[in-house]
Amino acid sequence: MSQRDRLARAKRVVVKIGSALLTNDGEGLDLPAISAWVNQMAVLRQQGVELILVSSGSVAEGMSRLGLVERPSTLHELQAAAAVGQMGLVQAYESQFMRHGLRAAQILLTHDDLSNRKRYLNARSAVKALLDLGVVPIINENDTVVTDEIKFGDNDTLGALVANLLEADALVILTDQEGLYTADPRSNPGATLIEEAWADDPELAAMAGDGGRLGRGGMITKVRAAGLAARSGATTLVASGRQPDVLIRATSGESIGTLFLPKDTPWAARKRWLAGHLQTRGTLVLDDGAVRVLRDKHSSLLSVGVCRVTGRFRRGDMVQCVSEEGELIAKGLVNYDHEDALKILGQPSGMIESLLGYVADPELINRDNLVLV
Ligand SMILES: Nc1ncnc2c1ncn2[C@@H]1O[C@H](COP(=O)(O)OP(=O)(O)O)[C@@H](O)[C@H]1O
Ligand SMILES: N[C@@H](CCC(=O)OP(=O)(O)O)C(=O)O
Repeated sequence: MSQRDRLARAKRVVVKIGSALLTNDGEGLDLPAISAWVNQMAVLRQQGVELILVSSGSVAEGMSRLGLVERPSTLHELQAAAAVGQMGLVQAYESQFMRHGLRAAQILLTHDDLSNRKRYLNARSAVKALLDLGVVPIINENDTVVTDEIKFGDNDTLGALVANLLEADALVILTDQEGLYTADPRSNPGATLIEEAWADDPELAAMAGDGGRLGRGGMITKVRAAGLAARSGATTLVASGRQPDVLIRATSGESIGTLFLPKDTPWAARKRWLAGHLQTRGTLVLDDGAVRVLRDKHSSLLSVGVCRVTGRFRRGDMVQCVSEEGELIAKGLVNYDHEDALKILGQPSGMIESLLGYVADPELINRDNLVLV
């Protein structure tokens, strides 16, 4: 099997589009280009591929709208430009997706949203809900509230973390070069394109340089993003967004751009990640029926199957699940904190709303967040 088939088989794909491409070299958004990428994404949606778009361009579009020639140097000016530009960015995407009868949603994230476990679960559930509704989430960094310490800084990293968040099969990074070259082709005309590499190959970083006038990260952040995405089993493609039908061709298995290969599948990587959460904050005691469905059917854990709760934990913490005899069955990220878990234990999911006044999730632990031991 060709490694390119990984993209052809991908069911959930994060597409990242960088500033260098989107903004027509500083002359505002390249609307015909946006229209062409959205056409391709609409074809992929029709083929049943779930798509998440990570798009840069707010600062560059804000600069154009405000008549700024130089990228602002102070944080608050950058934030102002991003706030102005984000309007144009999402309007452009929304109107293009609407031509295909597709809905889009705007999500602005900070580093904190993905490193805090409660917010991580919230972000994950919200994006998954959008995907279930057939909506295309359009994600950018929440530039208005970030400080230097909590900045992703470049959207390549954000794209990789979103691929981690959702265990995407693939991350496709579209940029203004054909892929990763042996050296920056802007200053090394003899550089050659790397077609395929292991995402964790330490030699790649030495080839990759920084970015152009509008983008921030350059190729080095794309190489790092590929390494990060591989941790949750995603394959990364870096390719030129100027190639006609690049998304369709790449997901048909055509050899285009640079492919960065992971060593794990998304499923195996997630289970390993979960298993690595050594510290558990509490214990759920399961009845025999719940033990059986977890083991035999790999089902989610519902509150109805839990007979006791011990420990103090918050939503998103790792807890252990044991049988009534005290045998360790599984570990997982719990959807309710211990006070609420106590109120709903032994109760069917349909009762959660009347008992708590809200429903965070219908399960106590979702099967994706559960690892059998
Ligand atoms: N080894 C390399 N191969 C390809 N491009 C490179 C390399 N090193 C540095 N670059 C530069 O990275 C730039 C793309 O990064 P960037 O400007 O941040 O774009 P984007 O906004 O799409 O993220 C290219 O224009 C290219 O000049
Ligand atoms: N979030 C900001 C900056 C992100 C950015 O420029 O990233 P990139 O184009 O990937 O190097 C924006 O949308 O302009």
